[in-house]
Amino acid sequence: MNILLTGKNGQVGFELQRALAPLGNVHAVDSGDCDLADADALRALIRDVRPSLIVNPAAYTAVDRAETEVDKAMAVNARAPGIMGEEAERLGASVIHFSTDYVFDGHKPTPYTEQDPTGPLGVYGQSKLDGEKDLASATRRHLILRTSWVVGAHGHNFAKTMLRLAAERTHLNVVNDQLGAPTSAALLADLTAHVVRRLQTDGVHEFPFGIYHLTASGETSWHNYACHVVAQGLQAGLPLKLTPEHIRAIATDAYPTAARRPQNSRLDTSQFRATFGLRLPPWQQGLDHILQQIL
Ligand SMILES: NC(=O)C1=CN([C@@H]2O[C@H](COP(=O)(O)OP(=O)(O)OC[C@H]3O[C@@H](n4cnc5c(N)ncnc54)[C@H](OP(=O)(O)O)[C@@H]3O)[C@@H](O)[C@H]2O)C=CC1
Ligand SMILES: Cc1cn([C@H]2C[C@H](O)[C@@H](COP(=O)(O)OP(=O)(O)O[C@H]3O[C@@H](C)C(=O)[C@@H](O)[C@H]3O)O2)c(=O)[nH]c1=O
Ligand SMILES: [Mg+2]
Repeated sequence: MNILLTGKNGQVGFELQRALAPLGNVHAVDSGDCDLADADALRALIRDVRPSLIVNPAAYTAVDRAETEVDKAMAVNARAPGIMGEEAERLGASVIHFSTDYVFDGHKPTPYTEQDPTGPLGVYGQSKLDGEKDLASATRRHLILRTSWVVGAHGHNFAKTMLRLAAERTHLNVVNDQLGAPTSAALLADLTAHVVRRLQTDGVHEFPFGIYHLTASGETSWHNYACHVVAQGLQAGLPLKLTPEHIRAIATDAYPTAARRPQNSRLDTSQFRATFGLRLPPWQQGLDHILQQIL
């Protein structure tokens, strides 16, 4: 199987290089090889590689900056997935794409299912939602995996930000009224590989394409997540300037940001688990594995 993998140096893309390797001939690219905002370059790449599967973890992920870099966020997150869908349709190929909890407004009191109405609060969420829709309308052979709060050993994420700030400051304020599930990039990559294997055995006529919610199990707040990371850092002997007791739990209103975030980022993963027969480990398991690697 010829697989085209985008965003090979992103958190998820980096892990996918490893996880997809046994499943086919992986042609992995980064933004230097092809700027996804350049529609002609993207079409040319796909026509050149002629993949039977496109796996697209590349995205514009700077949530606050997207509020002012609207065109760029839209080109990468909304238009590129649509083009991938069109080209895949011509080739008879399939597309595995990643999306986000930020397509929801976060007002629902319980975890979001795939059937719930979307309502993004910012440009990033809107661009990701547009990408889902453009991909899905271009080809039936799409698998969209909506995940949340991605954390990996390779790349930028909230856990690394907390370790950096804890080495510099004696106090921190972190919001405790936004809930979600930190999800490890390695877990996402491994689950994607299982799904690709299923695609290979089912074939494109039988494979259950569509949108699925996919996160680690359990839930937490950004505040509790920060405390967990700092506690692990201290246990590993890092010279931090603060302990979890110095991380103050604050409300979202007390931490103004350019983009609004959903209060409820929890995703109901029962559809994925039932369809693919896979279990999703608790968020702490993936996070602690990463912390062991970086500490
Ligand atoms: N990070 C998170 O918390 C979450 C992420 N997601 C989604 O999961 C997926 C993977 O996210 P994650 O691995 O964290 O993302 P990262 O931000 O770690 O990586 C994104 C990758 O996309 C590439 N990219 C960005 N712009 C372009 C461009 N114009 N042309 C080509 N490549 C580009 C970047 O390449 P380069 O470095 O070369 O610029 C980078 O390697 C994305 O779809 C994201 O929306 C969903 C929920 C949470
Ligand atoms: C750095 C910092 C952040 N925060 C808050 C801001 C925000 O509400 C929350 C998380 O901040 P971040 O900016 O790191 O996270 P953010 O970039 O919003 O993370 C999101 O990224 C995109 C790509 C996704 O798809 C989402 O699932 C989600 O992971 O923590 C604090 O309260 N105190 C702090 O010191
Ligand atoms: Mg961020």
